[in-house]
Amino acid sequence: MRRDRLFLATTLTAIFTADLYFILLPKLRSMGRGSRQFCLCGPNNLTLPGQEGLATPPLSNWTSESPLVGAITDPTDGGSKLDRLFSHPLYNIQTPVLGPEERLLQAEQLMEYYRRKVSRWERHMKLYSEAAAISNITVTEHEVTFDPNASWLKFHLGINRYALYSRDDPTIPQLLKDMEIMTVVSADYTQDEKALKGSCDCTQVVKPSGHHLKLALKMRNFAKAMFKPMRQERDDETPEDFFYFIDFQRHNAEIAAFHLDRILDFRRVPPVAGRLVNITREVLLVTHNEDLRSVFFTSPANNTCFFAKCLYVCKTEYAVCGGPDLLEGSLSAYLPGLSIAPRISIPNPWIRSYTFNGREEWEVNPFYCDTIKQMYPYNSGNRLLNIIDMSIFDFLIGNMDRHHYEIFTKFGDEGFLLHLDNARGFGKHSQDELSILAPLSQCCISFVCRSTLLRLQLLAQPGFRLSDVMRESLEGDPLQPILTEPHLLALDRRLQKILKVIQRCVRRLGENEVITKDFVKATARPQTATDRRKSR
Ligand SMILES: Nc1ncnc2c1ncn2[C@@H]1O[C@H](COP(=O)(O)OP(=O)(O)OP(=O)(O)O)[C@@H](O)[C@H]1O
Ligand SMILES: [Mn+2]
Repeated sequence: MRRDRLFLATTLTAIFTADLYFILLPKLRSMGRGSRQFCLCGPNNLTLPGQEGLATPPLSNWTSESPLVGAITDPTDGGSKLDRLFSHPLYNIQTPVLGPEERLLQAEQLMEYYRRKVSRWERHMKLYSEAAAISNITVTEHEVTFDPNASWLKFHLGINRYALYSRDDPTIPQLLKDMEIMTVVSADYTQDEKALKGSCDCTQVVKPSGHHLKLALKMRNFAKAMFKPMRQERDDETPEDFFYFIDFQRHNAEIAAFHLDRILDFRRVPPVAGRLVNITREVLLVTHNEDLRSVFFTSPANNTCFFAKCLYVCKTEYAVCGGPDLLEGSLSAYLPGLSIAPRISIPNPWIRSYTFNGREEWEVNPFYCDTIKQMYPYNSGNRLLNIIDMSIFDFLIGNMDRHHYEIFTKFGDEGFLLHLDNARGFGKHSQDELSILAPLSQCCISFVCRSTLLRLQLLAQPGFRLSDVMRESLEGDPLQPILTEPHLLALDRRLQKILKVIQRCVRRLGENEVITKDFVKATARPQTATDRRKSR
């Protein structure tokens, strides 16, 4: 009997201590710090188009299907769910009119840069053709064109301090279409990869990297795209014994990540389109790089193949092969060059250990977020909110490889984070890696953007179901189907898990502690898809 009591007392003490350490203490700490700094999830003074109660919806009593975000939820109402989603008031929040300083580039500056590129290319081609003729090298020469209305130029001009593009910018669908068909005039290794091998113009590199097969393709009108070839079938799952850092890069993950980022309304992933690339005609025969030419070979089955000449996986058994020349790949539109739009690469505070046994501090310290919150640049502004948005995005795609993030230096600490390199997403549909959500779950005493939360809730409703709008969006890609059904359905399941984490935070600490308000007033009726089509 005595022993029973002793056991009960010990158990209760253990529970109380855990509660004190993990729940009460963090709460007291946050209260002790007094008034929380007011952070914005993006632009100040965002305006939500009018719909009664939308600007300040009640956050209590919310479930996966709560009518929090308006009553436009009829799932039987046929038609395009994606159109309906993009017509929803939450997707029509107006950003303030942009001043010149809020744009990444000015038109004259970009045109001048473009003109210089074209004349440098023409000089280079003249010298190269002479040299190639002497050495008996066959290169296909294509005429290049100077097109001041090219979609890639418009994309670059549209980049501003809030996002890479605006919601209904017709340039983006046009750029996607162009990337599918534009003539490739040259192919080369990317600059980060050249930097790793010690041969580059290092002013053009944010960070030496790249242990994977990827190439920079230049198009006839000087658009540039990063090509990542297909390495894996759609229904292959990453084997259980693979560490995330030796996992393949998946071209379809790059494509799907762009679509998801747009659906979440972050707009921090550059446009990505799928394309069947003829690796003989569009890579081997147009490259001017001897090194790249030397990694091509013909397989016993008579297919054209090439392999990565890199630090680790350099053997021919890791090659990719066309059938016999055609190979699927993702084309990610290049951002403006670093000489006109410098970026910096910053280690993710929730970086993982890239060793077999290593543990990072965030994995062992439940108060890690408290430390981060006091550190520059996470101690003010919207940086931490952006990190939390990024963790939500990465959890949905299952990406554990977010070691760094990049920002444009021009926008300083208030700039948005670029979500580049999503190729390690969508590896396992059957596993939800909750540790990716650590920034959200560990910082929940702090913030999640109200606009992010409302969009997530909207996408959990049947009328806008995330898997349905993703399926529809991805149908527009020439390599469709991009994701298998289990991967699409995993998005819905993961969304529920994110909402549960936020809900737990709200229950524990109250809405005001958890959710940052980032829009304030309502305006006129939201534009519908039909209105938008008319105004084009
Ligand atoms: N669309 C783009 N436009 C311009 N630069 C890009 C683009 N996508 C990627 N980059 C640059 O190329 C670098 C390498 O790209 P990415 O991370 O996709 O390749 P990686 O081989 O996975 O590299 P790592 O090994 O560092 O993860 C990025 O860090 C970024 O600076
Ligand atoms: Mn990578």
